[in-house]
Amino acid sequence: MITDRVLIESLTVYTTIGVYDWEKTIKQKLVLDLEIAWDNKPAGKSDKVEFCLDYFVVCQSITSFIEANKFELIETVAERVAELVIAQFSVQWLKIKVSKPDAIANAGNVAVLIERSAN
Ligand SMILES: Nc1nc2c(c(=O)[nH]1)N=C([C@H](O)[C@@H](O)CO)CN2
Repeated sequence: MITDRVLIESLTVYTTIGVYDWEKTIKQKLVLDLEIAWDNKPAGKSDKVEFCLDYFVVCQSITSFIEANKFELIETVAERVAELVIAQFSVQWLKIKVSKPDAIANAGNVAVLIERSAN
């Protein structure tokens, strides 16, 4: 079992997201936090980028995917991003929080949190 993690915090992306008609013509802010299981020892021992989970590439991939698509629910964003990261980077397990911080005027934040495994 992998106990090491790569963390991505407060990844901010603007996209078309929402259930209501008025939301389908604008872009809104989503903020993602990811906890990704990855054995960091080979990278740490060798100092070679090819052994690490490159958070730069992961962030680019997630951002491009979300920006290029439209969604109704933040649950869908979480599920699709989990599928993408597991498939594209051979990840065994991850946890993703997707926040829509401007959705509710009198709430500091709303979010969903999911954990998914490769199998
Ligand atoms: N669990 C969820 N509830 C709601 C969502 C959502 O994505 N997940 N979305 C909306 C609307 O789009 C809302 O953000 C508009 O303020 C309502 N409930």
